[in-house]
Amino acid sequence: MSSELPLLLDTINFAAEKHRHQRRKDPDATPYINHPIGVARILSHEGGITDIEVLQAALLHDTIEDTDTTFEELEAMFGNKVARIVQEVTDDKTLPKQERKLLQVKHALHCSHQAKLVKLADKLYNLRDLNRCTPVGWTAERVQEYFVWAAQVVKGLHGTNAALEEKLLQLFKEREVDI
Ligand SMILES: Nc1nc2c(ncn2[C@@H]2O[C@H](COP(=O)(O)OP(=O)(O)O)[C@@H](OP(=O)(O)OP(=O)(O)O)[C@H]2O)c(=O)[nH]1
Repeated sequence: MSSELPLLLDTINFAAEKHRHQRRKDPDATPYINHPIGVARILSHEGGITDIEVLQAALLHDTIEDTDTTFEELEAMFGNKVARIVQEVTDDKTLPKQERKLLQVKHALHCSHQAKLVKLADKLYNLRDLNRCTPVGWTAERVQEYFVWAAQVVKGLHGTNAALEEKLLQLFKEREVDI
């Protein structure tokens, strides 16, 4: 067995424990952990990514933002590189939503290649999820606004991974969203 497999299982286990009380916003209230696992799977199966640090960061990408996990905790458990990628894709939830969304568009241009990969897969997962079903309480307009905003973020990630970008472009085309 590759030495990377136990590490990947440790990472999944850590993320699952951290997100154990959280659910997605879909009508079925899907366990939240399905999202980070799905993002890592997109990177591996659709993006062709084998970089273990990127796959680990994908599994952990919402732990600092949405749970009590700290950067120092991730660094101690999984090392500085993984913790830094997670930090790069972490929104500051204390900021007003509009500002937070604008910062994502700005930061997309300047983050590391590894963080850009996680961002692309995160957006691809969330947009597919919106096509699958509408989160509870969301209007059709809010869904469309998310597509428009996501296109601005994805524009800043251009040149990161052709396969993932092509799939995102197709989703924007279907919604008639310019990018
Ligand atoms: N499509 C979809 N999204 C869901 C669902 N449940 C939770 N989410 C999360 O909701 C966020 C998008 O909702 P918004 O209202 O725009 O943002 P907010 O929750 O952060 O305020 C995304 O998180 P985020 O960390 O803010 O990601 P992103 O906006 O940075 O991509 C997404 O992962 C679901 O069932 N479907």
